[in-house]
Amino acid sequence: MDWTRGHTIGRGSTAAVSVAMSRCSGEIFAVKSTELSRSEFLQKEQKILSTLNSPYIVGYKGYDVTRENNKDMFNLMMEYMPDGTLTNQIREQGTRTGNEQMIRYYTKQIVQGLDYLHSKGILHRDIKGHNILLCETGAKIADFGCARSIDQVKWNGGTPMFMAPEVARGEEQGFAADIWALGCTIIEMATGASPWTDSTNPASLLYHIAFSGQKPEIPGFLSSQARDFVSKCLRRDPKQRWSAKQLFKHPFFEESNSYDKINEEFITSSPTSILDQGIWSSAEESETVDDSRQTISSMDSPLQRLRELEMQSGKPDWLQLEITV
Ligand SMILES: Nc1ncnc2c1ncn2[C@@H]1O[C@H](COP(=O)(O)OP(=O)(O)OP(=O)(O)O)[C@@H](O)[C@H]1O
Repeated sequence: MDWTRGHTIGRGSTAAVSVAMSRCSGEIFAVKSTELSRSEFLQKEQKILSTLNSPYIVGYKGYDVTRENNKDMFNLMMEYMPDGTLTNQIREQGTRTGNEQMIRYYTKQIVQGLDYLHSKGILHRDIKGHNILLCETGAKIADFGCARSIDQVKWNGGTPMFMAPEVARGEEQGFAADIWALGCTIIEMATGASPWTDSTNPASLLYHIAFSGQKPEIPGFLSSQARDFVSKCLRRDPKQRWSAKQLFKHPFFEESNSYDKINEEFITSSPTSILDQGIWSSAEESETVDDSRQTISSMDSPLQRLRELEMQSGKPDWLQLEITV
């Protein structure tokens, strides 16, 4: 596809994401790019995303390699999601007791996305508000940088704050770990805060998740059905946790959920047209990618690996830190 790069709309630890436009059709899409020589993670993401097709997963549009500013760039093209991340949406809207309708609406879509992924044997391994993107039809799961096929998971990965107890202990990482992370994400939606609020550093947080026997606190202001739903996600024993398929039938979703009502009330930040924003003027800007994500490919547990990371680079940004192999 012949396309033009627009301005940067997001930066992760491994790649920069820009808006882009097809020169032939004028179609707008998002492109996640990094230098070809450092594109191992992005290529893994591309391979997984290319096998997926669901209204609840960010759409795959192809990949290519371009030469920009004397560098070969690997580009993953995706559906453009104009309304940003769920985390940003929560921050913009603020939290309030009345937001359960929004929680139900987005949660239902994330559950459908997870059910689809799991039915294809794929673990996302990094479900959190930051990796749920929004558009006019609601929420879609994005960022497959940590995702793996169930038969290829050699070791555990993810973000400590959203990590299931069995993952923190370095045991199996199955579909149930995504469900735990979903429970944490619902708490994030309800409170606007992290699911674990009293931990001060990642190693003690992981230790706490792994061995304390505790769970994140489920907000008391949620309805009993919502609290029951979250409790089914946050069972410490992964075998007792409900699957995405079971959760989809939970009474929490029984109440009808009008998209128009939700959209009017909660999605207010969408630009009228991204072409109005003058984005194409910056198309020639060079994008420097924050490539500070550090990965350790040893067979250590997440806790051991975290200690290695801390020793190598001082304290990482542990709220967002991903541990990947
Ligand atoms: N398809 C998209 N449409 C619109 N914005 C996007 C899209 N994909 C990513 N973004 C933006 O770019 C940001 C970074 O993307 P992404 O999380 O996929 O990168 P990453 O390098 O894997 O980041 P992380 O370090 O969080 O894993 C997102 O938080 C979001 O703001």
